Amino acid sequence: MTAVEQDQPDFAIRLEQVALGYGDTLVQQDLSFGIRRGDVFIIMGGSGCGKSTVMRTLTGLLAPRQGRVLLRDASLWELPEAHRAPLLRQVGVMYQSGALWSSMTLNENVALPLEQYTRLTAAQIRAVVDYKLALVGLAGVGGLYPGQISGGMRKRAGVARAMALDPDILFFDEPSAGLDPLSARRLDDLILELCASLGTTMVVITHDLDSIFLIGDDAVFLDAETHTMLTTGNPRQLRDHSKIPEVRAFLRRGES
Ligand SMILES: Nc1ncnc2c1ncn2[C@@H]1O[C@H](COP(=O)(O)OP(=O)(O)OP(=O)(O)O)[C@@H](O)[C@H]1O
Repeated sequence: MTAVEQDQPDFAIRLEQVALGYGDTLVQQDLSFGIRRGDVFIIMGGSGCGKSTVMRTLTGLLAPRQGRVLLRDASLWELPEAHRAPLLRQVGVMYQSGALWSSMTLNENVALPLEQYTRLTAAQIRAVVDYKLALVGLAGVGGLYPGQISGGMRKRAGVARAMALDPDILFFDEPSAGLDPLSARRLDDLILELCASLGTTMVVITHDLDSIFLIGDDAVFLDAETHTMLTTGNPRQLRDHSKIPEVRAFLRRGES
């Protein structure tokens, strides 16, 4: 390997000149950044700037208007559907609510993607489900229904389900929304543990500054006014050194 190659960061996802929107509404444009493999990467910015919209495009739900999204060096939206679907199985998503089926036990919820997308036997699926629930600190409670457990436990179960197929990349949409501070902190710790132990790349949408500074290795800041990214970088360094007023105000809770 040459010195030049060694210097290239190892990106799990790259965006090249991406523009996004709905109908006549432009949400974001000129998005060019990379998410390094094994990082916890934060998508941040004020309400309505387009964080969830970016996540939709990176997880295969919304085609960009322009530009390329490279996932494992494959151009996600230029692939035929038959090739895009298997690539997207490398991507797990944990939605705000945990998105669990209320009529199914936690075991059944985590088993669902394994039944759908693998050829594992029932016994093998049971073993994987037990392992995933243990990973998120829910060993022994797989027989309960989502309605029987706390909000924090539901989110953990959502993480277990998102991880069922061993994704390379895991997305979290506002993971701490609706949680008390202690449960939110436990979820942050879980994200860090899973990232460190499994090497999974974590992409997290959040407004929560404590969480951003605790878990974020790298970040992009999206702006609603200009409809583009203002900067990228480590959130603590951006807080302390960014020269961009909007970024400083956001990361310093309005103080300049
Ligand atoms: N399905 C949709 N159709 C049309 N416009 C939409 C749709 N979803 C979102 N928008 C608009 O796109 C813009 C960006 O929304 P998005 O939810 O991506 O922002 P966000 O940064 O995630 O917001 P928040 O922090 O409030 O959750 C907003 O103006 C929103 O009203």
